[in-house]
Amino acid sequence: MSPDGAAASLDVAIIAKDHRRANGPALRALEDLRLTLPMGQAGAVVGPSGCGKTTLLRLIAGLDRDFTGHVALPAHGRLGMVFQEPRLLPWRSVADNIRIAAPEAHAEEIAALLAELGLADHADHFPGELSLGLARRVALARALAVKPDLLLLDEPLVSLDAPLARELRDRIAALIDEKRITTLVVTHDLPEAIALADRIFLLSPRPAHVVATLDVPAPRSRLTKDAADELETRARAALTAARKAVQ
Ligand SMILES: Nc1ncnc2c1ncn2[C@@H]1O[C@H](COP(=O)(O)OP(=O)(O)OP(=O)(O)O)[C@@H](O)[C@H]1O
Repeated sequence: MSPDGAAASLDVAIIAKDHRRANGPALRALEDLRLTLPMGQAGAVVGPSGCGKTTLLRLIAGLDRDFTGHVALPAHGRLGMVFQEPRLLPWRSVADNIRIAAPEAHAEEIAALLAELGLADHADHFPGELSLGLARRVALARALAVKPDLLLLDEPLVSLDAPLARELRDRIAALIDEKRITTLVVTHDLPEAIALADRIFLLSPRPAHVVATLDVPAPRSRLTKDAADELETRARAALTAARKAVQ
């Protein structure tokens, strides 16, 4: 089924998603998975490895329409997506990669985005000259340049070393807060989810469904360490209970 049109929130109700395989029976990735994210909020999807997080993002993005259920995108449904691999055009400069993806964006807007993401000195560089961390930022700038109604981020900090991951996490949090873009980020890392999201969706092992939804007390940027620790403890308990339930 295809994603439906405009709504005041991201509404997802996946009845079932099976991956068909050449050899052997189909593999059920998602079952009865429901989540709602109000417009302008940031949500994080957290779940065990292989539970179906990327599958879920691909359904929401409309990249895979082979499922039963329904997805309603916020506002006009314009999407920005950042994959785990930055997927930049290697023969184009950083600035061109963004211009090609967002031909309607003004030069000043692109320059401002590059500056906000600490990329001002890299506009004329080519993807092969960038570290993974810089390439991720370019992919993020490219996704933001289209002025998305929904920003989807698949493990934006994975494979970055800790200081770089923290820096990019803080930049993403600042951009989400400033632009109030409805954002859904997939991560396996609870502290990352707590730092980025207003609402956290905890998934069961495969076939994934939402076992608990936690709201991060607002404003997220002023969350005390104690409050963050308490949320993390609750989330870990819910994830452990979900794992034990299928053992
Ligand atoms: N195209 C496909 N064909 C067959 N099986 C698939 C396909 N894509 C994913 N799967 C399987 O579906 C399950 C969910 O995969 P998915 O990548 O969505 O999980 P994930 O939670 O994002 O994993 P990770 O945490 O490792 O990134 C896995 O068992 C995976 O092997």
